[in-house]
Amino acid sequence: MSALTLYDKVWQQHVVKDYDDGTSLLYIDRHLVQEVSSPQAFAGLVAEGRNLVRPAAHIAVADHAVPTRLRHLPLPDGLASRQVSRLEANCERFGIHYIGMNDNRHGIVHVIGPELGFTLPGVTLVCGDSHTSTHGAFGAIAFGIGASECECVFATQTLRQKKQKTMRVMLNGALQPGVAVKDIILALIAKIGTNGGVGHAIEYAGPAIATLSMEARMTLCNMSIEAGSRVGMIAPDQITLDYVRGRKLAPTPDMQAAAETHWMSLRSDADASFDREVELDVSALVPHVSWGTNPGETAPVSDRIPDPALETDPARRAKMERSLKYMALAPGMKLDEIAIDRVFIGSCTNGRIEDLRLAAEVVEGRHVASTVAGIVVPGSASVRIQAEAEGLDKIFKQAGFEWRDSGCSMCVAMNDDRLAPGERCASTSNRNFEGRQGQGGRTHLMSPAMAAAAAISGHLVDVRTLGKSA
Ligand SMILES: CC(C)[C@H](C(=O)O)[C@@H](O)C(=O)O
Ligand code: SF4
Repeated sequence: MSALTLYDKVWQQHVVKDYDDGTSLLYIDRHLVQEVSSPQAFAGLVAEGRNLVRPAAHIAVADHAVPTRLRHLPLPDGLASRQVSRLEANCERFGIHYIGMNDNRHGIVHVIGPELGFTLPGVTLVCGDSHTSTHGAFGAIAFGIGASECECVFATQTLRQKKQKTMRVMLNGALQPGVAVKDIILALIAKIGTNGGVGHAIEYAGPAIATLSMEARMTLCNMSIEAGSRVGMIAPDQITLDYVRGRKLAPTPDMQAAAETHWMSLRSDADASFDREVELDVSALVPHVSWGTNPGETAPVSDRIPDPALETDPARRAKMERSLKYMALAPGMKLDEIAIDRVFIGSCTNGRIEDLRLAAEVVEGRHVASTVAGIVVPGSASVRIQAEAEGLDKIFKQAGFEWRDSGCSMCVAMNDDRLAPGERCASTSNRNFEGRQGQGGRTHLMSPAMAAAAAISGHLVDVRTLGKSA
């Protein structure tokens, strides 16, 4: 038998049937459901008089539309409130486990799946949400799907899919202090482009991976979709097993040894070949920030805004010009002199406990600049509770940040937290297209430590040069 990649192995273990046209019917183990992408799928079930084949394979939570403060009050009437109540009603009707916004297990789908042990190595996991690639950090095949596919999973627990090509991103070296995994993924997207991963399932491998926590691995896999790849995976190792063990929905002690033996077999064979190989030495990386309107328009914070006139490809040049116009930036400007108005620390990319610890470390004993308003939004209630137990909330509040309840918040303009037109934000989220954080809003993507440093300085800055607090 020929050598297999991690993706091949998990794929093969889930194929129900291969078709002549090159597609396969895949068994889907798990499905996360949120309020934005599910209404149409539920409506389809109702219209066809169908039911769920395996209700326990789905967990639902409202994360995009929920407010992140004053949650004890009824939601004001409007789209957000309708989305949340519709999800509740649909879950009730179809017998799906629903986690309410005031529940201690609430949070962004991609944060709570792993926390609950719902996300496990070697499973197939889907959600009507593009950042489902996050869960690949566990060695799962996890990808975002559309509403009609959600309906299909509800009704059949399968999906007809075309197998992706494979791409290995070899991460060599080790990160320097002050440089984060977010800088790896931003630098990678700057290198391969936002279409660089299209049609490919990425496997992140190499010595740098072994040093990364599960939280950091999730940040990496989360942004695979920003490189165009629906799937990002990392082979399970001891760090994975330690993270999963004991979680609420993880295998019970009597099944644990068998599960762990299986999970540890999920790795690419030494002689497996990939359709594409990319290499990045992370030792040489410095903190990055985005300057444009896609995550590939990113540069080291010590750089200057690039000059479109020097770009030889006309399409790229036009895109850069448009980005700079929207962002109100000029070629040659120093990135670390760009003043900001808002800071958002949160999202399914960087709203986990480690992210908040890294940001708090920068913030401790300092104060947010008088020109800046900052919010810290834990990715889940469990992250919030843990952070509060560690006193991180106090550090943020004393520094002048607002401390919020869990949700997608200012990552996406689908709730009350959004930028006003013209406002510029240092954000730990994953998307920076026009209007993403609010109509006319301008987003600079960066790591939690970098966003914290920007909040303190009032402008983009290399966190490593911030100096010691007074
Ligand atoms: C609203 C949702 C379907 C969307 C996604 O697919 O990713 C959102 O989460 C996003 O990050 O843009
Ligand atoms: S936090 Fe942002 S990227 Fe993640 S699911 Fe919510 S809106 Fe999408």
